[in-house]
Amino acid sequence: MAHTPVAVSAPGKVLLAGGYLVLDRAHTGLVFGLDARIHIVAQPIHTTPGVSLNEITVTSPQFVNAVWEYGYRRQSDGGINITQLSIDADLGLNKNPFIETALAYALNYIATTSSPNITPAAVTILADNDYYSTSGAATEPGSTRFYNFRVPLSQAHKTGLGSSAALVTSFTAAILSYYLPKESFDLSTDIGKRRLHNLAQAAHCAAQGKVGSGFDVASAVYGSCLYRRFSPNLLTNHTEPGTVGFAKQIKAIVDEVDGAPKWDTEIRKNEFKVPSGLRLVMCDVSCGSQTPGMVKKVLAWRKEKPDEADTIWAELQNANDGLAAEMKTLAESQGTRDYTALKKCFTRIRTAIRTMSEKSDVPIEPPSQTSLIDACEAIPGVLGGVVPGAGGYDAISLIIEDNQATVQTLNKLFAHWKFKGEANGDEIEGKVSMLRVREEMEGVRVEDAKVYVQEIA
Ligand SMILES: Nc1ncnc2c1ncn2[C@@H]1O[C@H](COP(=O)(O)OP(=O)(O)OP(=O)(O)O)[C@@H](O)[C@H]1O
Ligand SMILES: C[C@@](O)(CCOP(=O)(O)O)CC(=O)O
Repeated sequence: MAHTPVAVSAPGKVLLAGGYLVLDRAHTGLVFGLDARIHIVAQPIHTTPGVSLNEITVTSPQFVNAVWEYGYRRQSDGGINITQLSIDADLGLNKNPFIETALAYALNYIATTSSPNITPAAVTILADNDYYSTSGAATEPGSTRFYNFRVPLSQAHKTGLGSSAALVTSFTAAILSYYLPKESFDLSTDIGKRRLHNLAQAAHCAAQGKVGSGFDVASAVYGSCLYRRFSPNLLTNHTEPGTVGFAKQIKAIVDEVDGAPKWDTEIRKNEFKVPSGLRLVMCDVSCGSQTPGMVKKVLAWRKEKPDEADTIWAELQNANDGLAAEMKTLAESQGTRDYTALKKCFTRIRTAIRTMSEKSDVPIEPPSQTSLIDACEAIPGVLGGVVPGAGGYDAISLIIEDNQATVQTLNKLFAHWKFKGEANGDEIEGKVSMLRVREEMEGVRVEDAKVYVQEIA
């Protein structure tokens, strides 16, 4: 029996406060979901009568050569083995570890339900334009929404909005919703979201080859929130897809059954509020940093000088908590607004981040970012700015008054701003541009598959 088409989308992210701290369960991060989403549509493959396929095809039509075909086969232990098929023997395999891993994890999870009905399917990935810089991009005829970037994915310049986490989350949700009956998986319920979270975290960690803090997957599922990570050992003891017993293990981990531990992730949504009349702005700086190298160095310094690091960590956590509390107070207050306390929260966070940069000798808020954020903060209507996530030369995030005048003044500043960045030890000049994204409270959601008919034809 063929399944009905489904569509699901999940938001991108920015870690406004709590970079590095959030890697440790003793601390939390303030993560914004963004209105740039990754959309997944799953539908039946229409085959000629008599031809039988065991194939799931995944296409990302905004990029060149972005098609991945997988054959699937049931194993004797009840799990599912997937193999990538080569479309063109001369081209070799064009691997996409995030898609392949998310598919393997989702199908093995599905295989553990009674009478799973896995049939051939076509899956389409559509990313909102702001995930990538748009030079050379064009809108598809008939579509005003998704750009054709005209390059292979490997050449697309990412803007750091968490494409892989939004992709793995929406892809996993789409595959589960497509193949499982509502009684087994329903995205609109708390338990459905919890299981999606657990499965997407497991797949994302496996695909990236490390257990990170998971704030990106958490915000893709739950939207903007205060986040405390799960204990990393939840994900360090299972086997890999294709090995005997994997399906049962992943089922136990995700559903927290058969002796598997409970996930201790904390998602606090009611402590996270954006005051009306304010908004988040994201600015892309065209000189990227190497996040993994920075994380390693900061953690090595913390290990070497625990007392020095812990004092800064404690100050930063207090400052971050202060920012969340002040945003909530403003959101719940009535009458005229006074932003003095909010501005002080940003100053306090930035001071602690600069101390962390200096002590660890990692350019988390390097001097060129300090000048840029200072210039932004001098504009009326800008309430504060930070280097988000791991920091470095990548991006800045601002909280501003939500009006045209502030946005226009910022754009004028960026038009002439010459950013001094660094690449491989050399000084380079970069440009700053404002992305069109803003914050969004909602996480993963079911969409109407008919809306994407133009793009998936
Ligand atoms: N539109 C897409 N179609 C198919 N695969 C995609 C798409 N967007 C991202 N991916 C997958 O995600 C990978 C990028 O993940 P990576 O974690 O490096 O970036 P990111 O999540 O955007 O990074 P950051 O954490 O800096 O925001 C790509 O190499 C590809 O495998
Ligand atoms: C440094 C870290 O805390 C945040 C990295 O954030 P981003 O990838 O720069 O958005 C790492 C993590 O939380 O996994």
